[in-house]
Amino acid sequence: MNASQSGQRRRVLPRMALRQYGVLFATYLGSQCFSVACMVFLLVSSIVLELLGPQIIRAFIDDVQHNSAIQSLTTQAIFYLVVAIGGRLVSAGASYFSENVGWNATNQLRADLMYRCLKLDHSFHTAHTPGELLARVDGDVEILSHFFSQFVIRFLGCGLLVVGVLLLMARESIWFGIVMTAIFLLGNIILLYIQKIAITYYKLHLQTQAELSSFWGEVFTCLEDIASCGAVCYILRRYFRLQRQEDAAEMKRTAFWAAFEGAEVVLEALSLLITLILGALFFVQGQFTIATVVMLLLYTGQLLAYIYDMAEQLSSFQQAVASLERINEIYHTQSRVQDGPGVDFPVGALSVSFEDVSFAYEKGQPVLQDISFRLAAGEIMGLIGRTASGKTTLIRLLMRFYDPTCGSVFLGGQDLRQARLDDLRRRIGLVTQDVQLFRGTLRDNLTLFTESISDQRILQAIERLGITEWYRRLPQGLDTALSSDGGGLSAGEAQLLACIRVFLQDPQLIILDEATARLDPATEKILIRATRQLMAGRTALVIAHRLSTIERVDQVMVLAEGRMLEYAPRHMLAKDPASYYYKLLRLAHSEEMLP
Ligand SMILES: Nc1ncnc2c1ncn2[C@@H]1O[C@H](COP(=O)(O)OP(=O)(O)OP(=O)(O)O)[C@@H](O)[C@H]1O
Repeated sequence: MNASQSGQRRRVLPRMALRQYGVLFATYLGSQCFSVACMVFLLVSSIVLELLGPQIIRAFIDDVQHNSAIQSLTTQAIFYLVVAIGGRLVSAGASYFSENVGWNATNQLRADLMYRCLKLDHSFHTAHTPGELLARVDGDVEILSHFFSQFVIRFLGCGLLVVGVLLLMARESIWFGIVMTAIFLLGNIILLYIQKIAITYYKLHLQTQAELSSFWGEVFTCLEDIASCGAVCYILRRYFRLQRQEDAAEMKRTAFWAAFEGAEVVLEALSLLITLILGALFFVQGQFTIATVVMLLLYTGQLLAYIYDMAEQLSSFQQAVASLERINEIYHTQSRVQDGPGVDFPVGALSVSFEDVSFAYEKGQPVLQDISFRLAAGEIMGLIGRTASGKTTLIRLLMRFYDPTCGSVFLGGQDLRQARLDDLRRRIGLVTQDVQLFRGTLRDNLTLFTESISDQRILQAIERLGITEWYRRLPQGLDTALSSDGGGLSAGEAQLLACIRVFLQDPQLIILDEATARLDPATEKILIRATRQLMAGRTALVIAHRLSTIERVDQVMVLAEGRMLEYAPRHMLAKDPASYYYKLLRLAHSEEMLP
């Protein structure tokens, strides 16, 4: 995807209302009142101590000029030392509390976002790529943690200090105060202007870097395909193009940051020069002592340091606002599929029925139309149909990943809209060809990290599924290490693992989605045996392209372009020459015949 395409796809996020900022801050900072109060107290104390430093130095120099006693000078020097060290310690304390507040707030926010993402329906996840969500839950929250912990301390701290310094300067001479305020404002405006341009290039550079990273991500996930298709030259050409883009963006970014730093140096020199000239003028007029000029020079130095810091903090503030707006979108997105009040499902196998169900992902493009059928509790249904006929969509409605556009779906006689989602999904076990594995042991992958499931229960499940022989061949049994990309397991073994997983879940309805599509005959045999055991005593729905997969089912449904062509007991369809199933059975290449 090139930059322009990504730009076109970028959505404009709604601006956050002030009230929404309030809600976020109250939610995540409200619970840390004590830490926030400590942070503010320490912050103000450190500012007072910092402002006190130059005053002590002035008093010290004045006393030296007036030949004060060595004892009083020593006391002042020690006092300065105590104030300087105390200021640092108090400031470190304020930073400690602000870091704590920041991390607590963002960890809580990250957990909440994660939970909301998991609860959002499939349409949200189709519209947002995993990379995008990762960037929000991790990247944006990271930026916010910096904002929570640093912005308050540095920006508000700087703001208070600047006001303090300018007031103390104005106390010496109102004109000096006015001139330094003007320099401060002008310097800030110029630096912010240059920074605004520099940030544009900074973002461009980040974007080119992100494109390069996502390109490497793509390449590393399909190394075998690249080598087998002879696409190495194409990959290199694409890499060089992206790298050139990144270099160009980096050059511009560096040039503008150099301009920014240059402006800082000029501003520094000008401010010190003006302080010296004004100081000299007021000294000649007898308004300032040498000590006062030294003190004002020290304050000017502080003022400059704060200007740079504030400019830096303002840019992180802009980033934080952008992150907050992106996070806010997830925060306030309501799942289209909401929990119902809750129902009492019957015990044992559950019946399934669809009543006049139609569904469309996009308005006006129906994927399922007028589907009505009833599968009795404990029966097995085979679902066949060509690619894109709507089989997976039907399952998604049954799992309530989506709600039908019209009509209703019932499980155990209960309308799915009335059920609580967790309760519903707990009762359905799904085995697909793409089994998701997690980095961990075989045990972790079977129990999904639920420690309350004992090894004994797992081994019983393995025995009940009739796959003990397969299990014995695993090098370290339940401690066999697995990686998230399925390393160490074949596709068939991964499906066996999914069967055990579902068996341990003990659901009342089983869904097998083309579970034996890619297996060698030996593994297929083991898997078929395991799935039969899995389905025993439960209602089951089996999706298959191959008729052998559904040889033993009770009912057969044939789907074509989202419509139900036939639904009847398998033995009846197998005997009816007018049925599609009958014709399919008589054709060697059934796939070509699927309606
Ligand atoms: N998340 C989605 N958003 C929009 N359209 C979708 C989505 N998922 C599937 N579709 C479309 O819905 C139609 C039915 O897809 P579905 O996956 O249900 O078919 P299928 O019969 O399971 O196909 P296959 O056998 O290839 O898995 C297809 O045209 C597909 O492009």
